Amino acid sequence: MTSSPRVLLGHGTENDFVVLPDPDGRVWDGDRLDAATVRRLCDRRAGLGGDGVLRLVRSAHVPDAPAVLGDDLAACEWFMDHRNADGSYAEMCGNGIRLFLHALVAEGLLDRAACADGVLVGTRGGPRRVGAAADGGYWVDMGPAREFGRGAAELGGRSFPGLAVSMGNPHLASLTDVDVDSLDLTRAPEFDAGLFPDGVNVELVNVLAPGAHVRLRVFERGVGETRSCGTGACAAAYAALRADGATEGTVVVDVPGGRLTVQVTTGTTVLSGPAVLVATGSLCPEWLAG
Ligand SMILES: N[C@@H](CCC[C@H](N)C(=O)O)C(=O)O
Repeated sequence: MTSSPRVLLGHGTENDFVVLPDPDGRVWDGDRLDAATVRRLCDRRAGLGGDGVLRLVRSAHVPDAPAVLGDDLAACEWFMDHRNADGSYAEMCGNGIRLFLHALVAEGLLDRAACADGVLVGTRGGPRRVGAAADGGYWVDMGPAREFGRGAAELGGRSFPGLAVSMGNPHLASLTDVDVDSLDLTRAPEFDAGLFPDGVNVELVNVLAPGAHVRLRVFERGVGETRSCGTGACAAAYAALRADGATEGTVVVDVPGGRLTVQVTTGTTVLSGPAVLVATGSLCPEWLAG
């Protein structure tokens, strides 16, 4: 391991990440990026601060890539090794994967012009196609939203019923008339562990225009309240369309950190939005050793 590993900071609609370039898996191999190190990196006072960590690594150097990618392993040169701020793994991250591609381009590991039609990136939820958009942002084909029941989140003594939706990772998307800005999300919502045995990301959603425009706040599994969630935006868009009696459509999703667009079709879901790099540098060996 180099003594001062390279690091970038960036965000997608203010869902922010510590990005660790490690193309050949030599910087953060073995258990160097263990849960405790992820927590230290994401600490907003004693570390760099972030909702999670993204390691830029080739799939060939990720021990669990063959199991999660199967026959698609060879087609996915790159793997988004994502961690939540608490050190846990998540299957998928919609804001993170746009930043992942942006960082690969910024690091000179991919040519942006060659990404217009998208490149296949490995994730623990399977392969996802991510591309550079003409407006300077990025799009990602997230795969179909998969509904798996109805549940409710309990928050501040109130019940928020909603749709259980998988975007690779689990979501409860609750459309509500309660102004989401009035909610206290400093504490985790309670949920039905039978429906969500691996935990859940909870989206509280106000519909601004039926089937076309929503705004949301989100409490993420493994993180807490975040300023945005790409997979959560997809789950919310799907729930909003279903409530409008539709299975297809384009929904603008306003999050505290900006705006995302979600296009839902019967076969898939395409998420579009920005990715921003804020800083590049290196980790101090003394801090890492501490
Ligand atoms: N912020 C992400 C989702 C990150 C993973 C999530 N916390 C989970 O544990 O499923 C996004 O943009 O999708």
